[in-house]
Amino acid sequence: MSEGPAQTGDASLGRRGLLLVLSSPSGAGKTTLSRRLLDVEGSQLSMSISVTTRPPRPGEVDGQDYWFVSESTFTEMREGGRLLEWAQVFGNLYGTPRDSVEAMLRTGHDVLFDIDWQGARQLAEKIAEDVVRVFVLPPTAAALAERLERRNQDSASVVAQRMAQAADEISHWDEYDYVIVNFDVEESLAELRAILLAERARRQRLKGLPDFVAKLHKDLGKAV
Ligand SMILES: Nc1nc2c(ncn2[C@@H]2O[C@H](COP(=O)(O)OP(=O)(O)O)[C@@H](O)[C@H]2O)c(=O)[nH]1
Ligand SMILES: Nc1ncnc2c1ncn2[C@@H]1O[C@H](COP(=O)(O)OP(=O)(O)O)[C@@H](O)[C@H]1O
Repeated sequence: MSEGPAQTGDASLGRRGLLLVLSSPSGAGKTTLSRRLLDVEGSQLSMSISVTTRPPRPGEVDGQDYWFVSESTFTEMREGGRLLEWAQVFGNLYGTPRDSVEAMLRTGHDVLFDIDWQGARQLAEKIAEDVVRVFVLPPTAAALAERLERRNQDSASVVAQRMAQAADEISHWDEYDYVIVNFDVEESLAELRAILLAERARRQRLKGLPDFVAKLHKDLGKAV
């Protein structure tokens, strides 16, 4: 767990939780980076687990990677207002359950999202000031193809479909606050951590700051 002074300070200043959104073309590395970031951030950062109608890949666990649901369950959730955002990607439906995210934010936790540009846009429209959007780019087209193939969890036709969609996803890069070119996982992770650290220190997120400064003023007055 990261226990730097900024976080200790945050706690006493009553910081609001932020929504850290990672998007990228499929295969650029956002799942890898999300897992690493969650590992190093510990309880400060929680993952939003999406619901999806996509079938699980080998090794994927229900409730951990996604909540794997039927189309009728998804529609029921969407129509019942239980999704904060949703989108159709590669012919499957994906959505963010509202309750779990709101509960995490209420308790001051930051929440990490691995969602596409459509979802990022919806979140930014709804909760503008607490959303931080990061777009992950592959270093080259060849590297993207190689990563998709090496992951080896999708059929050749699914890999081809994802490559074909990459240009479309990438065309939304300028709707994001930050862009990371994922040459190297360790370097990209360091960049992500720096973004998170800086965003946590933003003045408008620190609810208790006016009281803190007022007290400081008062105490300074006494000291002279
Ligand atoms: N809008 C939205 N997109 C999602 C959600 N969950 C996953 N996605 C996106 O759906 C796309 C496909 O995800 P997935 O099938 O796991 O393949 P991946 O590209 O290897 O991550 C990725 O761009 C994800 O970021 C969600 O809840 N909402
Ligand atoms: N910087 C990197 N250099 C080399 N391989 C990487 C890098 N980042 C991720 N990968 C590999 O690329 C593949 C796709 O990564 P993944 O995180 O599943 O992408 P996404 O979630 O964006 O679809 C995985 O096999 C992963 O280990």
